[in-house]
Amino acid sequence: MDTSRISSTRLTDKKCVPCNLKELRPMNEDAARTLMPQVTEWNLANEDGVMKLRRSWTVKTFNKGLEFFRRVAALAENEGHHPDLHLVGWNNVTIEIWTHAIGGLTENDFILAAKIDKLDVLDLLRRKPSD
Ligand SMILES: C[C@H](O)[C@H](O)[C@H]1CNC2=NC(N)=NC(=O)C2=N1
Repeated sequence: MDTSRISSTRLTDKKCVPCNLKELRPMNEDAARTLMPQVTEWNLANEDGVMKLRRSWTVKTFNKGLEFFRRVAALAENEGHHPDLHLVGWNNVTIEIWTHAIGGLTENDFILAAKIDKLDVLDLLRRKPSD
């Protein structure tokens, strides 16, 4: 059987595509909402018409926040897709993801968010995300 055309729809099984592809278009809010169930810890934000994914964590120390970023950076480099990283008030890590090249959300952003969720960062957190 030729399985080459069968691709999983799970975000974590996908890989980000380069953002400079001509055919890349920002998804509308309906399309974004259909993917949100796969990244339930993330919020959909709309800043001046630009949709973004946003999630926050509370880390134990400032240094653990930096370590958090190092782990995310390794993933982002591997995907060729990069989040905005904020370390606010020493122990709040906030990550925003959108596709800068086109000023909106693409599947890349959801893939990156889903893969960030899979990182083992529990040792860095002051409390578990759901607390
Ligand atoms: C060619 C390459 O995909 C682009 O330069 C990438 C790099 N990482 C990126 N990351 C994000 N979030 N948005 C971009 O537009 C972007 N561009």
